[in-house]
Amino acid sequence: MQLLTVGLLGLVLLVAGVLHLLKAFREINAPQHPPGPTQLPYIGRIHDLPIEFMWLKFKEWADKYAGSRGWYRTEMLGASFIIISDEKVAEEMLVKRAKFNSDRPMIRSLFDSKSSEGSMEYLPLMGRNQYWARQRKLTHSYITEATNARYNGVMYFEAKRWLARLIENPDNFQHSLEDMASKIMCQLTWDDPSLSEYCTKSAWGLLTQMSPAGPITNVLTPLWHLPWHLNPWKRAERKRHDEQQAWWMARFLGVREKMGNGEMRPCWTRQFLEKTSLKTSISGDYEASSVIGMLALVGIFTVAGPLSYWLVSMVHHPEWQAAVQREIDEVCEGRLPTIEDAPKLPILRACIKETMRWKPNVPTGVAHETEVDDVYDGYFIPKGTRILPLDWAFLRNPEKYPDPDNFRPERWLEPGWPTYQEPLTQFPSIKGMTSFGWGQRQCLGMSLTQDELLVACGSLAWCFTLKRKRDPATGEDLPVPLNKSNSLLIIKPDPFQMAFEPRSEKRREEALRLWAEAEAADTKARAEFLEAARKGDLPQIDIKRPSPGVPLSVLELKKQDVMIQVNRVNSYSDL
Ligand code: HEM
Repeated sequence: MQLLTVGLLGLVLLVAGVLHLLKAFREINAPQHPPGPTQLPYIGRIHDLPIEFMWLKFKEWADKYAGSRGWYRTEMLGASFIIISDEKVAEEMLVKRAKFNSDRPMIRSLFDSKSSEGSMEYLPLMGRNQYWARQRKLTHSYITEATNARYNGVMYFEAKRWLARLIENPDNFQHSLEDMASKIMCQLTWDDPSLSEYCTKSAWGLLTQMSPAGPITNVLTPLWHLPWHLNPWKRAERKRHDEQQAWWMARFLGVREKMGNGEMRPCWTRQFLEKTSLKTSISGDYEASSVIGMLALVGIFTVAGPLSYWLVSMVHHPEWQAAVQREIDEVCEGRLPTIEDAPKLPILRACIKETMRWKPNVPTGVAHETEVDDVYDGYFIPKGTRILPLDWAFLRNPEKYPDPDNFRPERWLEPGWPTYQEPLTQFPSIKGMTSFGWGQRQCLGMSLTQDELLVACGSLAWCFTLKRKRDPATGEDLPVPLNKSNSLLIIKPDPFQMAFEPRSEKRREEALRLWAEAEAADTKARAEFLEAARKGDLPQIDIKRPSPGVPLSVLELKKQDVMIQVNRVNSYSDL
């Protein structure tokens, strides 16, 4: 009898469960929802969305469900997504409606990624709040000023170092490539290229932590809430975060100390302490060290992507490599190309732009989040929906980019292609590409990227012919894979081997000589500056309003999940 009761009860529960799931299934797939793949209750489509190369699946769904509408909807563990596959829709949703579609989704495996609790750390990930507004303003003005000052020659200096390193140790090219990008950012930020190794490591640490392909807690988000002692993900993030913040702060305080002795050459941190701190609403040392540190970090893995894919493009397309070399030889008459040469180098610019189109390094795009309920295209879009502008789909649109899967720089150079634009002294330009995002959140590093790629790719073409490497054992060329990469938010090719063949013995010697001269001049300039500072020959640096007291100790915050720091930071405005 008892057994029968239990059995009946079980059956009732089972039927109720099935009915509940059926109801939930009908609701989540009701016709009033925007079109998209069929959703399962609670999990949405998480089960068949691969973490690896996620953008390919999003594009496959776009081809199936978006149609001429140019967008579709999907869900993941209760979070609603709109995936945009047509540029026009991105323009309408993210530019015209930027006022309420420019927030960011929370990233589960970071503490307070949106800075809603005042952590003030990662500008690109912040919600559309006061910290984002003031940090965006500061970042924009620093990058613009540096661009106008041609980065004080830092890019030329680092490009020369890179050529010499490639001659001396070509097999280490993936490391030296990223290190070049990092040294440029470390010089601009702290006038110290020796910081590049750590800065790069710390950049990848953050990128991994924020990517869906990073810690499992970014996908299976409930795991993040396990208690501290059972939670390796939270403990690891606490360590990573604290180390990074402490390092940024140490750099910031180091610059201030040197400024106190008159021994600090110009850089963004000095600029902040000397000038900006007077007029900005940045709250104090903690926020300043973070916005400046983040700026250094974001310029590394971003630029390294197209630069790595440049190698792939050139190895696979020797005819275009030869065209770039011819153009540089004619225009620069034997010297290294400079940013001033850009108007006369359309083939170089076309190959750079085509590399970025062919192998976009942020293929899923960066998500925005809606701040209000809205109706778009006749469909209700609830507040909190994540909008993903799928760059992979934009750049593979066959109407705009015929033969989209192939590397065709002529699409930017020859009339008759939909993307051709005159004058060729100005176009093609990578500025404004869909890869840099949309509206109020559009990338702030477009000109820096454009200039750095021109200098670095141009210098490579001046010095080397890029080729496949011959395997000494078999005598066969080693493959340079086209489609192997990591799957982080910002991607780069998996390690591969290739050869950097100096274009002539004379070029090789010249590249080494140019680096030796540049290095000697830099060492001398630094020594003379220090000497003058010690003798008191330089004008006293005015640290206008240093923030007093002990800087915020990240160690104090060790075990807190959310760091409410804004009140703890010594504020400039308190002085
Ligand atoms: C190939 C190079 C780069 C690509 C493809 C790229 C792409 C992007 C994308 C897709 C976004 C988000 C846009 C959106 O949400 O709509 C972004 C934001 C941002 N980028 Fe870049 N970026 C690159 C280089 C750089 C560089 C060199 C810097 C600075 C040194 C930089 C600084 C920023 C900043 C500060 C933001 C945040 C803007 C905000 O949230 O308001 N980027 N970038």
